[in-house]
Amino acid sequence: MAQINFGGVNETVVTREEFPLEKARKVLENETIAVIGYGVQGPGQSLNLRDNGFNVIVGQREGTRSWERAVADGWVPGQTLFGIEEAAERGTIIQYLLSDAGQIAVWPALRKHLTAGKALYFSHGFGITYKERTGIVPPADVDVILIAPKGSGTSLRRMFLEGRGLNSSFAVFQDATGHAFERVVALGIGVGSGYLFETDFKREVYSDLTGERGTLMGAIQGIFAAQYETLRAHGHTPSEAFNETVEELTQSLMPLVAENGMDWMYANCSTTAQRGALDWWKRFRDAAKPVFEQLYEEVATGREAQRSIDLNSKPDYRQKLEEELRELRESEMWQAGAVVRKLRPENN
Ligand SMILES: NC(=O)c1ccc[n+]([C@@H]2O[C@H](COP(=O)([O-])OP(=O)(O)OC[C@H]3O[C@@H](n4cnc5c(N)ncnc54)[C@H](O)[C@@H]3O)[C@@H](O)[C@H]2O)c1
Ligand SMILES: CC(C)(O)[C@@H](O)C(=O)O
Ligand SMILES: [Mg+2]
Ligand SMILES: [Mg+2]
Repeated sequence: MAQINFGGVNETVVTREEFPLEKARKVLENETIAVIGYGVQGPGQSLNLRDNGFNVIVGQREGTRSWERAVADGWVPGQTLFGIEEAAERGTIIQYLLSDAGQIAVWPALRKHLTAGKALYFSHGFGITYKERTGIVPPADVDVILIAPKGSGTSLRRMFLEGRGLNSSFAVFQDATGHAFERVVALGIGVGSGYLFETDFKREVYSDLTGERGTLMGAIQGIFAAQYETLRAHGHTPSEAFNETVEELTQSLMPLVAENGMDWMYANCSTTAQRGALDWWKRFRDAAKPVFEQLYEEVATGREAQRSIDLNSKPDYRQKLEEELRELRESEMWQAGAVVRKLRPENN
């Protein structure tokens, strides 16, 4: 394992160079990997593992849309596609990729199939960290491991097909067999990760819940809406407000940040823009900081997890989520966005 210095702090990272795909295949040559759940991560991870030459089966509820999708992706009922319990019985490594709320509901059925020496794999520290709320307590004689891709399962698959890799974090919660480390790293490489950053279950879930509620998804929409509404209230047109809030960011400026950092993006804008951005960013930071402190507190106390468990366990949770997504999609800002996207030159 490499020790890599991140801005002055040394961290452990496993690289493809020290753990190539061939080695991963060797480590897992006698294993059957059962991917349970075919939502977002399930397809990404199972298809990458299959294309990388591992022995993979999928477990999913029959008669669901996800089952049909699995069939369309080439999983064969009775050969590589089974009901959840049958797949769990056949698997030696069980990748538990149901939704976090779904994992709680299915746990009593799944647990029966966790016999000695198997590995239970998560892509989130949620079930284990909040065990008082989830009831997920694995038996002592199985390995409990985590690979959490740092992005959507859709990106994991797309980047794999483009010959790139999406980095993941990895953790071992329980090493019953003495092989948990090599198993988890082999799986991380197998699902298409480029580099594997060491973490533990608690740190993974606290940072992940904060990030997705914060700058990755929640805060970004909040700050977009605040700026868009301000521009509209002062008479700017929808296209102008959308272009100055979202389109320029995703199309022009974020790719520059991704490539070489914030200062480099700034340096490629006018000195007028740089002056303003350097003057204003700390005010935005100071305004947002108390909200981030509140958010972290909600995550650390488990209240945020409980909210997600309660709401996502309701029978009509899908329908409610769809309604909220529709509201977002039908807002003026995102309606303007749909038109602006069509007018990208490459779309004509
Ligand atoms: N979505 C992502 O890209 C992403 C990224 C990193 C980590 N994760 C983690 O990976 C895991 C899987 O997430 P996901 O977003 O792929 O899940 P998801 O919400 O797409 O659900 C996956 C599957 O769970 C099934 N399911 C839900 N409730 C069920 C129940 N009661 N009984 C049986 N099946 C049920 C659904 O049919 C679906 O096929 C979670 O722990 C999540 O936090 C997800
Ligand atoms: C893709 C994300 C936001 O990183 C993941 O954490 C999730 O929960 O879907
Ligand atoms: Mg998450
Ligand atoms: Mg995440």
